[in-house]
Amino acid sequence: MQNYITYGRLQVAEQLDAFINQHALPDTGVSPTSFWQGAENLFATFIPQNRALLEKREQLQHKIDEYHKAGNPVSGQAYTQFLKDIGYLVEQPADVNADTTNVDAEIATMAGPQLVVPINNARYALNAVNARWGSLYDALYGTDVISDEGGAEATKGYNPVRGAKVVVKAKAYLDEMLPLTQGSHADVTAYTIKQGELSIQLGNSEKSALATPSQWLGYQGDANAPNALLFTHNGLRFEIQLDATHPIGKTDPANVKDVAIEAALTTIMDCEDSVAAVDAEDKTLVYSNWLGLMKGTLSIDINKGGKTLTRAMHEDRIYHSAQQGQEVCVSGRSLMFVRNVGHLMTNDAMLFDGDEVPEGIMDGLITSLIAKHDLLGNSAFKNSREGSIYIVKPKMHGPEEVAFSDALFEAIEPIIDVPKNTLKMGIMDEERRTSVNLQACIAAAKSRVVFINTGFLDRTGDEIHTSMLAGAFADKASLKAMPWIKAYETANVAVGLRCGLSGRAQIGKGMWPIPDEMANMMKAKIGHPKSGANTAWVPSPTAATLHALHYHEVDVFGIQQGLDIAFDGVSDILQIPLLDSTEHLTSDVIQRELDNNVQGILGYVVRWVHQGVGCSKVPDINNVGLMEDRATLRISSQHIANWLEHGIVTAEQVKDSLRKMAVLVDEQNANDSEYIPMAPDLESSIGFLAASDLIFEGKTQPSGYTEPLLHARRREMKAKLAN
Ligand SMILES: CC(=O)SCCNC(=O)CCNC(=O)[C@H](O)C(C)(C)COP(=O)(O)OP(=O)(O)OC[C@H]1O[C@@H](n2cnc3c(N)ncnc32)[C@H](O)[C@@H]1OP(=O)(O)O
Ligand SMILES: O=CC(=O)O
Ligand SMILES: [Mg+2]
Repeated sequence: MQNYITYGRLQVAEQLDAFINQHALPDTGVSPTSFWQGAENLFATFIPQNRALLEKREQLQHKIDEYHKAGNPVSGQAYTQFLKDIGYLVEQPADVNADTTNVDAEIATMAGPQLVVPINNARYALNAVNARWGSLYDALYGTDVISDEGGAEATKGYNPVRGAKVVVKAKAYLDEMLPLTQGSHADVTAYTIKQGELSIQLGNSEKSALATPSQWLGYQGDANAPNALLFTHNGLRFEIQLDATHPIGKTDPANVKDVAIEAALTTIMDCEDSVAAVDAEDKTLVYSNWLGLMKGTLSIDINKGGKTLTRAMHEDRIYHSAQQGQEVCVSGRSLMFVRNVGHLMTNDAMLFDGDEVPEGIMDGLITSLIAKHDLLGNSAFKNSREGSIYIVKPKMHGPEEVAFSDALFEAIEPIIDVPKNTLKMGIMDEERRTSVNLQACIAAAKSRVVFINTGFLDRTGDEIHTSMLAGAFADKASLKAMPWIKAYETANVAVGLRCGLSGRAQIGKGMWPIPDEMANMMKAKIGHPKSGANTAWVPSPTAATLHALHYHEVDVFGIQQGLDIAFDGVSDILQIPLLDSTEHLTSDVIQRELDNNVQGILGYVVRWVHQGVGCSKVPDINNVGLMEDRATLRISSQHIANWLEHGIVTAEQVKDSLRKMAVLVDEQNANDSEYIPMAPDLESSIGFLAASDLIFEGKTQPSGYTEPLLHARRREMKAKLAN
């Protein structure tokens, strides 16, 4: 039984109330009385608007369903006109100029990776904030970017053959990032500082030099024997680290022990699709980790390799200047955004007039309040040096919903007593109604927008759900190769550029969802900077370190100059990726697609519902570990729902697949001591039932979202575990 503290029409769960009053509010300059009064007014104003927006989603979906049921054209002029008539496609305002101010350089003028991390996992969240810098040697050694060939397998201890390959590759990267007038970094026998100048000695006793001397920014240690040399390239910094006593350094001709590179420029601390937070207890953990990050106090003892270490936030990196001037200071931490939840869900951590409050309003208020600690300098570290609070708003459908968030932020600012437009907004372009109206969406938050990001995973789920009744969709792999997605990705960059985001905000690309396939990532993800995006999502610090290399290879801001910013693409975006009616899917292909989807759903959902894990690496049918979160779940569940709707698969077939895959998923988790198996009594496994619901009730879920069913089943599970 949840106890609440009452503030007028607002009730706050005891645990959350204690957290806010005792930990979040003190030292913010906001009195509890004015805060709770402001909160009550905020909910009174915004709850009705929030409900009306959700109602509009349903009305539009209903009209679209009726249109398809009547057998109307699924493409072309008639379809486009229909979308205009119902207000799905709106007139785009001309000449939108974003005018956001006080944006940190990591967002506005730099180009590099963006890491995403579940905020309720303190161990990972700390790792993420520290992923601003990564070891290139470790990232290469630990991944398949270095092949096993020639005896270079990753063995239990250090494998010198693999190590040698790492050094060769890293030095080849250095040759690109830091060209020499002659020779290669592989030939260097000494990097020294002589009379304030960088001196580079080659093995053949010749000297070399930097082709662009201004790349050298500074050094650490004694000028006579520096232990780190700092350089810059394409706006990113990196260090050559020197140590003659280090096991690697002492075997290197120039005593190079590593190359440290600036990696995750920004990190999204995620309260949304990678976390399972269903009640006051969970939300309090989410908010208290955010508070720890904003106050710089978050730390955790971890056990690694049999040793207990304390993980805490890293200091800035300070260097002697190469110009003999002031010292050079580079942030040691990734600049943090916080991703709030969207407009859909409610949560009983607070009640208003006795009803659960919209979770997005609660997140907006509390995460902003907490971030005020950063603005006031209540931390040993600085997040935003420009005095901004960066909030990612996911899953907004069209400009009205963006305008709602903009108004919400404007109403939160006086409650926490910060200037107007302190709260910045990252707009996820991940719902179809946002993609086709993106210019109007940016206009609706033009003084706050700090990014637009193509969240192609949710976007794919919405693609399927919106046109559920238009016909059967292509299989998942084919969906990614059809015209709509390319047009969506290209248009997002073009719209961002013509709305003036370059130099002011990020134009971002989506997640690499195969965390262990780094060699493939290195081939594929260079496409993101090449498309003109100055950031793209990565799932781990290692991926951030490797993806950073792409921004050394590609000068994003140069690319942006040459792009066709008039590109519109809406007619292609509106091409629904249906199965070609002439295409015949064999029963094997169908079964494989079904089993693969079911395996992913079960593998993810059972850990979500039984253990409260919001993001997991789940093996697919080929045993490739895929990052699964609520957005990938949305795709898989909507895809099966669509195939059920159009008779590609039968309910019995789906049930068979669920039963078969449940056994496999249990086996895959056999080594996890916390895991609660689904078999043998599947019908009483709450996780199994959640997975079935997501498929069989997928058609009627709002926008195909998975949250309502997941939350309900997780709460059921928590109640069961508590008894
Ligand atoms: C559609 C969307 O919304 S995408 C956005 C949501 N997705 C995400 O946020 C993905 C975040 N990534 C993750 O949660 C994880 O990387 C997973 C679940 C995919 C894989 O996790 P695991 O199986 O535990 O990874 P693995 O065993 O390879 O690596 C674990 C190590 O990497 C670190 N790590 C992995 N991912 C991250 C991350 N995102 N941030 C920081 N550190 C991370 C862990 O801290 C751990 O290191 P440690 O032992 O020093 O603490
Ligand atoms: O949030 C990201 C997505 O792809 O969805
Ligand atoms: Mg998403």
